[in-house]
Amino acid sequence: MLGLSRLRDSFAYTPRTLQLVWRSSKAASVALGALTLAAAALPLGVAYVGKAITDAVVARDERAALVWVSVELGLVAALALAQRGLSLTRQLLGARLSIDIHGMILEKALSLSLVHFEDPEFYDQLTRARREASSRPAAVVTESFSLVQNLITLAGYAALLVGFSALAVLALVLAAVPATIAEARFSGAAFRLRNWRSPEARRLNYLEYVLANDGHAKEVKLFGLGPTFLERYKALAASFYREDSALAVRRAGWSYGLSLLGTAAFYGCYGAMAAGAAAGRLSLGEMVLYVAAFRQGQQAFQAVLAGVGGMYEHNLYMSNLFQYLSIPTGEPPAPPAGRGDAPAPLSADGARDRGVRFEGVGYRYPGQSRWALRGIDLHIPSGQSLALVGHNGAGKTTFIKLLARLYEPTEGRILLDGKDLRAWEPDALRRRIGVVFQDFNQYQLTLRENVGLGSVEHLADEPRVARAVAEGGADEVVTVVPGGLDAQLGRWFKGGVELSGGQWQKVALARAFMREQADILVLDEPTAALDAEAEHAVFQRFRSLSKGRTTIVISHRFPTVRMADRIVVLDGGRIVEEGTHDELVARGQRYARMFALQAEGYL
Ligand SMILES: Nc1ncnc2c1ncn2[C@@H]1O[C@H](COP(=O)(O)OP(=O)(O)OP(=O)(O)O)[C@@H](O)[C@H]1O
Repeated sequence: MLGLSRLRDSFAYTPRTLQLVWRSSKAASVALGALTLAAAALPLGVAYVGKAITDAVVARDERAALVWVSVELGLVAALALAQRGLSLTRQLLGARLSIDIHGMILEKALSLSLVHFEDPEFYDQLTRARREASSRPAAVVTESFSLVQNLITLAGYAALLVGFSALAVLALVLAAVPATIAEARFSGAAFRLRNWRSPEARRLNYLEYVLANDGHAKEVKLFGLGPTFLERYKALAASFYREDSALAVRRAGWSYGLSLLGTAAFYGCYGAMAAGAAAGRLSLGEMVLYVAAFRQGQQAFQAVLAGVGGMYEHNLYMSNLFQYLSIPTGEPPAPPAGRGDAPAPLSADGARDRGVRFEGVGYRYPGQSRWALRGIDLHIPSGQSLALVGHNGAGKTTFIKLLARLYEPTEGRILLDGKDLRAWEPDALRRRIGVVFQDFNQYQLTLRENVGLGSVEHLADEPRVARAVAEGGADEVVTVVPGGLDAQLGRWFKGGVELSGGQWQKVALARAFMREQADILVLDEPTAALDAEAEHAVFQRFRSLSKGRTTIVISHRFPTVRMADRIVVLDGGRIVEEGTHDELVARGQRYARMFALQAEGYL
């Protein structure tokens, strides 16, 4: 049974959706309302005029017949205009809404933290929201307005039909109910099917991406992965097809079977009307009117019930969008007092506590039982250069991500200039820290933009871009690339120039140097593609340019590491040693062993 709760669910998100629509375009919303009313009322007029024409013909009143025919012509023309207008308004409103909602989805994505992006469930939610929600709001609008339109038309036909028999109205209503219930059930099933398999749908997208994307093409070809991935893609797509087609076939079968009920009801009433007219109980015009009223009333009623079913389906999809939009952003709470760039408070010893301080910091990735970092107590005084070393997976990148506030510590706290990172105003904090990660971005933009994006507000500041290029060691790239700073980089767009790995790294370093006001610079192995000599040169320049700034460098190369004022060795998420290169070598423990191995050429 299409119970009341199902009916209520069908409209649960309608008010919010209509609000979205209203905000998108008030003029189009009003036009839609007005045209809907016109499109609802005009068919009733046409049906009534049909009766008047028949009666005029039967009465052999030639003039009246011609007048009524021209009235009908006017009404039909007006109806066509209203319907065209409706479809145009829907189309324009749909396009507008799609842009606005995509914008909202992306804005929301920007406000979420890195943890969300690393969470597969979030991805499913994002995929679901993006997949259909941008077209659904337009459908909700269309559907709700058509519902109103059909209800008005239906009420009009029912009022006409009561003149013949109240039983006919009842037959009209009852015959359409089973088909509608079936329809609503099938749309619910289709929705659940899609939601349930959204992780699989993401896998399908992923396989498609790997097979048809420039970044993967090399390995896919060399390892001969194409047929394997294609096979998996086809198998997954085939299983989707099987599920979808089974549902579609069942849906079609039930719809046809149940629609026969409506046909039977119509012919039953048609028979009664024809008999009535033959026996002289109805005029010919009345018979024409009632038959039209029943047939079109039946269509309007089916449309109303299908509309309710449709609304149910759209609302299920809209719930995806609203759920996604209501994910808590994970942005920091407002600073408790003062602004984030306020001077540092006095520390216990009375000096201003300049620099970075980790106090009992631990971090566990969501859903993981193992701590990626634990018990980190460390003070990095302002202006110090620090190197982080440790085996793969020791927790070095996690340390940097915590410092950059990409994650919140699971326990403990991190202070910058004596103030908890959570109390810093995000923009002020961002201005203080410049980071180049090992997997930095290669923007498919111009070389100038690739550098300038390091400080977006200075994108057009030529001298600053030139300084950053020189400091990052990217001047060589500017000279060799045709078009220099204006060259389009990457292969995605026409005329793009692809850089070598090392050249991209120089561009990424230059980008970091755009942050002239940042006093904490972090390099997380961004030089892995450079040869040892080039890396050494980069770090020497980096050090001399970073005088007075706090620098944190992650590297597996000891000539680079030993340049730092202080070295911290991480192992299994804990600090196991710290000191200068000479101190650590003299201690003869883990660092010394790693150093000796590399010196012998084993590491
Ligand atoms: N997004 C993540 N989700 C879950 N676990 C993660 C995530 N990123 C890293 N880890 C885990 O946290 C631990 C520390 O990783 P981290 O990337 O900090 O190591 P690292 O020292 O930088 O390693 P490498 O030298 O290989 O870059 C590892 O065990 C890793 O498996």
